[in-house]
Order: sequence, then structure tokens, then C-alpha cells
Amino acid sequence: LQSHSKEEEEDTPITRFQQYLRFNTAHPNPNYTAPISFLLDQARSIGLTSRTIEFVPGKPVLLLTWLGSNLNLSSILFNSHLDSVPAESEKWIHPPFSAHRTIDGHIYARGAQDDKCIGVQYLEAIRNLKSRSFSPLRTIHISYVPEEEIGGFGGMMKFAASSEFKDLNLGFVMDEGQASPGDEFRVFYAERTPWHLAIRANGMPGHGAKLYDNSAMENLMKSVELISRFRESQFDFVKAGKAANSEVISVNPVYLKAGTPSTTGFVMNMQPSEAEVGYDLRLPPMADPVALKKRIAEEWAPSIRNMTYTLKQQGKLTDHLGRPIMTTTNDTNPWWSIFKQAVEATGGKLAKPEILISTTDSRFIRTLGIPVLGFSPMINTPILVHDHNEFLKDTVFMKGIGVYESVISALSSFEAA
Ligand SMILES: CSCC[C@H](NC=O)C(=O)O
Ligand SMILES: [Zn+2]
Ligand SMILES: [Zn+2]
Repeated sequence: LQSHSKEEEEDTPITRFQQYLRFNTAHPNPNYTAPISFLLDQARSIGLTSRTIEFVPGKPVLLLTWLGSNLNLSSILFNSHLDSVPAESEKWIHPPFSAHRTIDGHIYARGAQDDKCIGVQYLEAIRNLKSRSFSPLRTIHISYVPEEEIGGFGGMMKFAASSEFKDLNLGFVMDEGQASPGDEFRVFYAERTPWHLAIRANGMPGHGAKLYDNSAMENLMKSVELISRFRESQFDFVKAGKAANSEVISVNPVYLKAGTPSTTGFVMNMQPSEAEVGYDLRLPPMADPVALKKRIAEEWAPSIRNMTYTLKQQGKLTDHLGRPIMTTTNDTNPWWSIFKQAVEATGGKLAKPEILISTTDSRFIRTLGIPVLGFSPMINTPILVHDHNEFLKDTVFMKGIGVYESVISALSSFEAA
């Protein structure tokens, strides 16, 4: 593979994307300082004002602004996160922070799709709009937040609850979406509620050779089987084509903890007195959380089998009446119509709006009653979020800039509401 060394010395949207990708912002030790100083340089060269706010020490939020001509109108925000999930370097074909560009234009990096692409595309779109002397009616903000990948609690959760956020007077927000393997752009209007469930079993310990009832392991495994059956029942809806992955409840085991450690591994002739399993659960907006809680208490972790559990809901996805929060995607929401037309004006097509399978920072903004659409303009691209060998093709990245030019100019020119 030949590298594009000559081009990489130049300053182009692609090389700026590569530069941004080379900052290692992966957990557990994301470097936030270097990418923010890079973004500040970009903002200066484009002519955007900037502010850095640290709601949590060492976890900066960067806010860039292009003032509109009518300050009475609500403003619009384009959000992305600075951080990434870890990458297992040795399992990648190109190092995850090299941003290596192959001869056929694939740019490999952790964060290439999730979600450093949009962070740079927003800026490049604005750079182009400015060079065409476009002038926005509404103020345009761009935010770069930390900690999204670990729940947003030290990032967007704090930002969205701040007076600084309130003062932005936002009417509409765009945040990350997901790649589309087909040729229609995907757009997201809601998310699933994430729950972290830990189930513990307690029982009499005993000799490894003895058959007896109600050991911790036996009881935990009973629950694991029950949960697997529930998981299958949900997955069957998906496999039968009756629901999308994001429209059913997912429950996936993420850790198992049991056994009595020894110097060589585990004590083999002891049945332990404690065992634990952890699950990642996701509830679509139409699921009944009360019914699921009942199922957990009565079937998955019943006290009559000496079981206990802890359930942690990762942020609220309901309004003050307990209703799930979804952004309207029909003509009663003018922001939706403008967005849709702006994408179509570039020759693009939008797929049927979806619920996101995972969770993003959008939930903290939707709970404030502000409409948010999740969108990352990547078509004909495999979905590689959190996977090995995450990449984005240069041509796809460049087309996305054009899509945002259309979207940003249309939304910021919207006069009513
Ligand atoms: C528990 S909220 C964590 C947010 C995270 N976001 C991206 O993957 C997710 O797991 O969906
Ligand atoms: Zn993301
Ligand atoms: Zn992610």
C-alpha cells in the first residue's frame, strides 16, 4: 500500500480530518487538551468565536459560535463528542491512531465514524459557507464534549444542565447518527434507555463433588438461562422482520464473576457461596419499564432463590410525565422538514427515521424539550462503530461536508418559529 505522503503535507479537509483522528482520545485516558487546541486553531482560521468550559476539572467542553444576524431567533447547535472507545491496536490492519489513508481512500482510525468525522465536517462546511459569503440568520453553535462514550455524565449531562447552555437559546440540535451500508442516509429521532443490571446469587458453599440444591452457581445459572430465553424471544422479532434491532429490548451478558481464586487459577473442588452476572439492557421508548422491573424482581433475581440485584438507569429518557422523548419526524416539526429538504437538495435520500440502537448525548438535550436529530452522513459504508478497523472513505467524508453545507445554511436561514 502506497501512502499519500505528499498530500498529507498539504492542508486539505482530508488532512485536517487525519490530524484530528491522530489525537488519542480513547478511554480510559482520553487526551482532551491536544484536540481542543487543534480545534481552537481551526476555529480561529475560520473566524468563529470560542469558549472552553470545564464543568468537571480536566473534562473540557468546547463551544464555537457563528453569530446570526437576527439574535431574536433561537439558535441551532451541532454537537459531537471528543472521546472514543478503546482500540486493540494489534488487531487492526493499520494502527488505530495513524489515520492511515490507503490508495483506495479508506482512512483507518478509531473515531473515523464515531464521531470525529462530523466534528470536522461541521467546521469544513462552515469554512465553505463563509468563503461563499453566506450569512446566517440564526446563530450557529458547534460543541465538542468529553465523556460521551462513558455515559456523558461528566460532559453533556453537566453542559445541558448549565446556565451557559440555557443562554444559548437553542431551537434545534443535531448530534451523531450512524453509517448506512445502503445508499440512503440514516436519521435518528430517539434512543433506547440503557440499564445496567447486576444479579447476585448467594448459597451454601460445598464440596465440588457434592450434588445439592440451591448453590449460588446453580441459582445464578437458572437466571442466566431464563434471561437467555427472554433475549431470544426479543431477537426472534428482529429475525422475523417484525421489528428493528432498536425496537426490541436487548439484554446481553457482559461479565460473569464467581469462583474461589487460587495461585494457579481457581479452586476446583469448591462450589462458591457467591456468584454474579452483569447485563447491558436497552429499552426502546415503547417498552414498559414497570413490567420489566417486575420480571427482574420476580423471575430473574427472585429473593426466594437467595438472589439480589442492582439496577442502574443510565440517565433519564422520559419527560416530566414519564413519557419517552422522541423528536417528531413529520411536517408538524418544521425543523424536520427543513432538514429533510436540505439533504434532498444535495441529491441525497433519507431512510425511514429510526431509533438509535445505542445511546448518545442527545438524550440530555431531548429531555429539555429541544428537538434533536441524530445524523452522520455516511452512505455505502459498513457500520464500524466500536469495531476493529474502523474506517471512513475520503470521498464519503467529502460528500458529507456538502450535505452539512446544505443543512447548516437551510436551518440557519429558517425565519419562523
Ligand atoms: C450508558 S450510556 C453510555 C453511552 C454509550 N454510548 C455510545 O456507545 C452507550 O453505551 O450507548
Ligand atoms: Zn459516538
Ligand atoms: Zn461510540
